[in-house]
Amino acid sequence: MIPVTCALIHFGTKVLAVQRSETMKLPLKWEFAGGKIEAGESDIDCVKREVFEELNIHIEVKQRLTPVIHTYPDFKINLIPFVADYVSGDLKLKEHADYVLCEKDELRNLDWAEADIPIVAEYMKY
Ligand SMILES: Nc1nc2c([nH]c(=O)n2[C@H]2C[C@H](O)[C@@H](COP(=O)(O)OP(=O)(O)OP(=O)(O)O)O2)c(=O)[nH]1
Repeated sequence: MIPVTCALIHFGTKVLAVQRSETMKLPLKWEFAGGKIEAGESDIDCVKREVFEELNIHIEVKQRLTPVIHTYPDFKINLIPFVADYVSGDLKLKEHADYVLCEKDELRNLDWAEADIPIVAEYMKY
């Protein structure tokens, strides 16, 4: 099982979702920025590092939501979500096809990676 972190990043009242590119696994699906935990790395250090690598921004992690274990046809992940605040930096997409800043009730309209669906549901009640 692959441990993966992701961040629900607040920009004021909005939250950031990013779209995977055509060449990534799960092409064009929407997700929260993040990625695989490296050996010896904490989950919080991982999410901050991945967000900076993918988006060129710094975040402050506020809260951990409920992890989701999801089995895709060819791999299985433990997806660990964090709510975070944007702190600094100009947002630049380094790997993703697109991004959107959504109000909470707009999140349900995106075509999410399957593992994210329970996270979106929990966040709607947050
Ligand atoms: N970062 C992130 N990954 C997610 C989310 N939901 C979800 O199913 N995933 C999956 C997609 C990837 O297979 C894996 C995350 O690893 P990654 O971001 O390093 O994946 P990648 O495709 O860039 O790299 P790779 O598997 O090709 O090595 O978890 C999410 O919300 N955020």
